[in-house]
Amino acid sequence: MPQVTGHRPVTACGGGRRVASPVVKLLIVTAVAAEADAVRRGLSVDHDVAAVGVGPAAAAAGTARLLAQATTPYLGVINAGVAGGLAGRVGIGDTIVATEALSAELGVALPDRFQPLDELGFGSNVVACDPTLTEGVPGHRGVVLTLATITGTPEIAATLASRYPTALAEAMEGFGVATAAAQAGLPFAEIRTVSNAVGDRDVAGWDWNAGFGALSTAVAALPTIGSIKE
Ligand SMILES: O=C(O)c1cccc(C(=O)CC[C@H]2O[C@@H](n3cnc4c(=O)[nH]cnc43)[C@H](O)[C@@H]2O)c1
Repeated sequence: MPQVTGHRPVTACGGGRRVASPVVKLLIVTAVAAEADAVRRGLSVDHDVAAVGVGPAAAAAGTARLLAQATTPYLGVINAGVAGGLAGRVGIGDTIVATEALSAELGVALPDRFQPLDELGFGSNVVACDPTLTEGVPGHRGVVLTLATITGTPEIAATLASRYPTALAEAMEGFGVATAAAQAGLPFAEIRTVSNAVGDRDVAGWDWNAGFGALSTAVAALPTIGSIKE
């Protein structure tokens, strides 16, 4: 698994001469502005934080655009935001540090089962997370599912829970951000905090404050750049 260095010297143009500048930032990508604000409230280090839109397509395109436009290379990319938690595995306000971002929709819906892209021989529906980016962040460790379609019934929630026994939550961007990071050769991590139970359609009852508060607390515990080891 790739690991990131503390201060990697790169050359940059400055006043007509080439100077070495340290690479000191992570790119933290969220879906919506309220998540980006929660991340900024918690951060004590100057990382770049940007909201790129809801869903895996916006997440992948937005992250790829930000990486392509960056004037200084990033050490890694983190997708942060709120999520639906799988009942009985995590609770409202809990923090999840993903071990993998897994697309639960990329594959074939067979009559008797879902066949993931991994089995088809032309790509993967899973990106592994780099634990060095989130070392010391307290929370559950497990798979976070990415879906373009929010789960809207307890039956679908139960199907997902049974299909993915190590999954803890679902959200809509992780696999997209992870794919952009992987294609740029950068390590990736995903941090999610639980605002609702997967399948709960009482959206008025979702606990945004618990989710956003936990998000601020979680990113406050991100390792300092100097301590992200080779
Ligand atoms: O379902 C709705 O009607 C609805 C209304 C307002 C906001 C939402 C969101 O899902 C917020 C978008 C954001 O939050 C993540 N998220 C949070 N809970 C879930 C979930 O149960 N399933 C999937 N995604 C969730 C997601 O990453 C979105 O970017 C919905």
